[in-house]
Amino acid sequence: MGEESPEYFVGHHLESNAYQTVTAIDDKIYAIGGSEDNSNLSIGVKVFDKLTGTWLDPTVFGTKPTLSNGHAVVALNNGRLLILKTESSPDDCIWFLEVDTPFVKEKKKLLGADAVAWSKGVIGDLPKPIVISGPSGVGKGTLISMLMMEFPSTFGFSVSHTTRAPREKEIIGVHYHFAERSKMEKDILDGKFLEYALVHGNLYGTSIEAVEVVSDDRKRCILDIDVQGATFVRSSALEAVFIFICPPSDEELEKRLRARGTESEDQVQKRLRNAKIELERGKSPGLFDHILVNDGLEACYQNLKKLLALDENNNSPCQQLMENFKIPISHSLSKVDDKISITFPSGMFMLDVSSLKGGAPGRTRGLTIDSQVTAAA
Ligand SMILES: Nc1ncnc2c1ncn2[C@@H]1O[C@H](COP(=O)(O)OP(=O)(O)OP(=O)(O)O)[C@@H](O)[C@H]1O
Ligand SMILES: Nc1nc2c(ncn2[C@@H]2O[C@H](COP(=O)(O)O)[C@@H](O)[C@H]2O)c(=O)[nH]1
Repeated sequence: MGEESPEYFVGHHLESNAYQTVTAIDDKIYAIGGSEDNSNLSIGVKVFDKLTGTWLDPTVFGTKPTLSNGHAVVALNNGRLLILKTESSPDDCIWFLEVDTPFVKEKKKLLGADAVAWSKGVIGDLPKPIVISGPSGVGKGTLISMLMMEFPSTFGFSVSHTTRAPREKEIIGVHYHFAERSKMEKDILDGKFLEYALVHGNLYGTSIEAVEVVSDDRKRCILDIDVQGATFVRSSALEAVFIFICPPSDEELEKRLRARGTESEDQVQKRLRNAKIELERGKSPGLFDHILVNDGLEACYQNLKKLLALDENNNSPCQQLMENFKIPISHSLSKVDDKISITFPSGMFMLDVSSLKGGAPGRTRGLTIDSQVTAAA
């Protein structure tokens, strides 16, 4: 291990518990492959510190990639390693291991120990997720249901976790994942949540998985979260459109909350008190991109659709190439600046990593396939 490792190294068939690739960045060597915890479920990571001559067992954040029968690694110059899994499906072959990105640096600082984070790579740019906030009873859920009903294949709802009790008509896994407080607190500590907040006396949070599941379906993700959550997401790597829904008046908000009939009198009072704070915070400069008043429901819905259509950005040309993207075991790699060519007997792919966006704890987007030659020379 004392010698300088190559910038990238193409791995070979998996041998149980063996690390497949070693990649050096500065004073560290990253051994990637084998299985995490001998579980044979996900790719493992070990770090060798050249300065101390010791192996480190880093805390690993993010959803880990499942094992494949080989992979290649390319060190990028922004604290990430690009991992290309061979013989994997198009939506599972591109991964990033973040070793020194701002997210990982923050985690290392908090832990006082080594950390890395996985992030799945996504070709192209899905339209940005939509964060919808506003006081309880203003009509967020009603507007979101209307969108999902009219455009079922365009939008997907991020199903939050909450420690509050289910309401009569709420379905587990559809409206919320109802959780034990201790379990949810542990998952938060384990880095499984994009954001969380104490809202009206209960814990609510968006798991990274909730957002990823929607992205996996190539749908635009809608998050219904309170203003504290929106503030957190605004400062995270997740680029989103932030919409705040206001009631036409305090009296109308109270009327709607009572008419819904889902809350005890204590809860109604608490939610109305919190509404005042949320309405104040909702107007903080730079937090929300759009503010909509939900007076007439139909008019508000039409306005919501109009502003969502404005920033729609679907179907880049490389989406079709993505459907054929598969890396055979036998291939060669080369990297020139931000372009990585993957050549194999029947053709080649050229990946462009110059415009990466997002990253751990969510997906890494903005990767494009520049060209594809299908005929072998
Ligand atoms: N424009 C509107 N005019 C009258 N009633 C409305 C309007 N929009 C929604 N409502 C009604 O107001 C009640 C509260 O709406 P909804 O449950 O969608 O609010 P919410 O913002 O999602 O609340 P929470 O944050 O507590 O989940 C519902 O009974 C809904 O039918
Ligand atoms: N920060 C978060 N807030 C959330 C999340 N899911 C829902 N919420 C907000 O909670 C209140 C109350 O919801 P209710 O269903 O109990 O009426 C509402 O303002 C939601 O926007 C979340 O994951 N994170």
